[in-house]
Amino acid sequence: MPSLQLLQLTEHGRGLLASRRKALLVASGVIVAGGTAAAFMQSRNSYRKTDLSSCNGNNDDKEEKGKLIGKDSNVKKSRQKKGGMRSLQILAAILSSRMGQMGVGNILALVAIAVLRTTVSNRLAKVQGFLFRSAFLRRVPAFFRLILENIVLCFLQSTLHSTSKYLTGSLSLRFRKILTRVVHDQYFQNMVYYKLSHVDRRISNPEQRIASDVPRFCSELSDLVQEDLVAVTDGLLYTWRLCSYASPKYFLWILAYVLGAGGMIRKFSPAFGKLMSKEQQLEGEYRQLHSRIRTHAESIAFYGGETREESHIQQKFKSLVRHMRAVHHDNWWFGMIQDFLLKYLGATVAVILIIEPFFSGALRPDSSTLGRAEMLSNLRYHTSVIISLFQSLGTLSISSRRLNRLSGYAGRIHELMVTSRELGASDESSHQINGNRNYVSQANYIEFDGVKVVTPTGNVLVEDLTLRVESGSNLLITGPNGSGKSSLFRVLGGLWPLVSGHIVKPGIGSDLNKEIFYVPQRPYTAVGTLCDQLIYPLTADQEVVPLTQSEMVELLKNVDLEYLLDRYPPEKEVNWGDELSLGEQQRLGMARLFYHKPKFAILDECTSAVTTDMEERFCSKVRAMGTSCITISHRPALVAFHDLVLSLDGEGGWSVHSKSADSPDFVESEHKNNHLETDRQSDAITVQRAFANTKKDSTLSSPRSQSYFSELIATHPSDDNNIALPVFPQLQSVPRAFPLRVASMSKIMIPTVFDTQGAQLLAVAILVVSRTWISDRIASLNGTTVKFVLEQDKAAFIRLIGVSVLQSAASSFIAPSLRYLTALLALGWRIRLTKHLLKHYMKNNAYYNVFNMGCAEVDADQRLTRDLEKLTTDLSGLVTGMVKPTVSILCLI
Ligand SMILES: Nc1ncnc2c1ncn2[C@@H]1O[C@H](COP(=O)(O)OP(=O)(O)OP(=O)(O)O)[C@@H](O)[C@H]1O
Repeated sequence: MPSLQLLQLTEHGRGLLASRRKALLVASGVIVAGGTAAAFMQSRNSYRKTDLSSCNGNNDDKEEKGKLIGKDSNVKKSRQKKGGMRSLQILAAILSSRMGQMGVGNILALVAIAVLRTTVSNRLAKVQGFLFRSAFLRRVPAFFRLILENIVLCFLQSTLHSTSKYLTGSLSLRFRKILTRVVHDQYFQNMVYYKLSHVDRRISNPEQRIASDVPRFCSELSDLVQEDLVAVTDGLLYTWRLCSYASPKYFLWILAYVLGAGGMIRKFSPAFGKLMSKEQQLEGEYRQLHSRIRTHAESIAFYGGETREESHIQQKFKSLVRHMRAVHHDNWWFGMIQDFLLKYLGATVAVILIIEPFFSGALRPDSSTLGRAEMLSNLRYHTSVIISLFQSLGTLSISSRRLNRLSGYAGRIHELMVTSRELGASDESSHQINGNRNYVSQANYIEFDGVKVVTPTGNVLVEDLTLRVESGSNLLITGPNGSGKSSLFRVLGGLWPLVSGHIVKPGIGSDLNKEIFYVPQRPYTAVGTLCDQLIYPLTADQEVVPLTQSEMVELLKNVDLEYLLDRYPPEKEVNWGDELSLGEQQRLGMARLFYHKPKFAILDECTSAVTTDMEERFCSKVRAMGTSCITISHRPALVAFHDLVLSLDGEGGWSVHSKSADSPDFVESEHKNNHLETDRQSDAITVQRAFANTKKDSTLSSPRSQSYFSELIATHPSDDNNIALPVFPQLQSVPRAFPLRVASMSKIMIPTVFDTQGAQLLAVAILVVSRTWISDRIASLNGTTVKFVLEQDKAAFIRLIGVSVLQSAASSFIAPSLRYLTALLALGWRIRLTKHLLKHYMKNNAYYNVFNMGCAEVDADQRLTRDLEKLTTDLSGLVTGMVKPTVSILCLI
């Protein structure tokens, strides 16, 4: 055995190495034990602190609460776990029932690939064993033939690997399509999207659950399916192989070890599902604040509210960072336990199982050259079998932890589905139950019969309202701010539940918009062409008779907006909400009404931002069209266009005046809450009197009969004197050169070498040096092991196993610590970049300019949140990934 003899050291060298090794092993043992304990304690403390502060800001009764939390947490934890797992089962059932033939085909293809991968890797291990044998026996032709086979198998393996990745990606996409469709169906049914955020409020940020939790859940689930399939096929094939050439006891030992270790891991495992769910919630709230800034940029800029907004965003970001730190800590100490039990101690147990049959089992080598060559070949193959079995059973045993993590996402998605279903169903039931006191029925008119309007928070706005609006008559609703004028229609439209009374209206359900068309005070403009605005909510495909160019001109002329046709080409898609003034948007809303020609139109102060002239023209045109108006307005001039006036007093009381009555005292019907006149009621009476007076002197109220200006003082200069103004300055969005961008980003991320991130990078380098040293020791141990097998030196082999256990412990400290430092590095960079960008983003109205000066396509909120998170995670992974080989190469040199 010349090659093994070369490994022998001198007596002195061996002694020196042995004493050094002992010292290093003791030191690493102390570091590991201390590190694990410190990480565990720190993590517990920080987690408890976070929990307490989220329960109550007061720290005085911390101890008492700690005890309480200790008692309750176990019950709560297991309840949450069960709830999450139940949600996971339900989502899995939905996915399997809806995936169809293509989905089944996808999974079958993954099974086939898993079987092929296992077969190829089994053959590869065999071929590599044969390679050792032919090299040992110096059989050159066989060696080259085996090298060729090895190359072909490696190529096959990489092809199968990427095919498997592709199929996993497709499966994830299929899962996403199914779940998104299911969630969307419920979300868009019966105005659930409105009720979730305005009425129910159990679910914050449903959009985060749909757009972020669903894809993450699907991607992790498909990865789990793929990895578990490979683990099962590996487990089955290698168990069969092992039992065919050695005793089944080896398999039983592995199984017992993995089950025991898996059980211990489960015992220690933090509630990852709950942690993940909270992380998603905090991330959603943080993103929500950024999109609010985008939506309300102009108002914030006019108020100069950036400091207030920035501090709010910083606060949310801080709570997200605090939670992420706690999660990283938990991952750290738990990673040490998991890595030690499954990876490193597992590897030591594997070494015993690999070598044992070569000492006493069926694979014991004989002393001939051929026997030794056979032993090398068998050792390579047997090593591969045992390692693969450990890996596959290990993967299966930690599946529960991964399922626990998945259950966090599943819980959030399922909660959204259940709440949506509940909110959607509650609407349907109120339509059907005719025996109940509160129900909705269909007729050609609108009637409220004993209807009570109650806000989602339980405030009664209108008591016992009884009122009928026939088709062809017009109703004006008035009353102080917040008296419930709009809320009346929230109940009529089914946005708020009907708690008591009976409503009759035309077109229940899907036909509602055809019969009753609501024009809100805050106009809504969809992204699209000008034509899309007019036909909204219909799409071009849904139009029975497509809108012609001349009809479009006519509609726009009705509201004096025909100049928009010159400004915007017909096919141009515009974000109208950003480009039109409030009055223009309101007029677009009016034009929409002329397009739809509904039976009833609810005009909810929809003319508040247009001129009184326009308002009056609009009202008379709507009447001429044959549409009955129900108008909410504070403008007395509009009374001329209505037959009935409903006045709300803001205290639950109401009264109805008919047009035929000259006197304001003529009350057709009324309901008063109490006899004492409150401020709001006297406010309501003042408004009523104004309306009554207007009825008497309606000619006086006409703006056309009054002259606002008695004397002309100045007018605009004539066209000849007009000087051409420069074009409005547009922001330059041309990016700087890539190296310059990288340089300025590095300056923000690592301003000095001696800061936290610099220290973290140094710690990464130290850990990588230790890891390289340990890997080197393990490699040398493996060589020595082969020597002991060939010498059949059992005692030396057992000593070696002891050393291996300690080295494993050190490794199980280093690997999770590296992962932890990488995560901390990413978090630190994210904090730095966020702070830096926010400082500039919230200064000099940059958050407004970015959307309104030619950079509307720059989705700054997305870039500040999701993109920054991805960038820093990838970057820290890349940096530690680069440090690792660099340090390893330096160590080797
Ligand atoms: N989603 C909601 N949850 C709880 N309370 C609400 C909700 N929406 C409205 N309210 C409350 O209901 C009351 C009536 O609101 P509503 O919009 O009907 O007023 P209004 O009479 O139309 O007022 P204005 O003249 O100012 O438009 C207000 O006090 C408001 O705060």
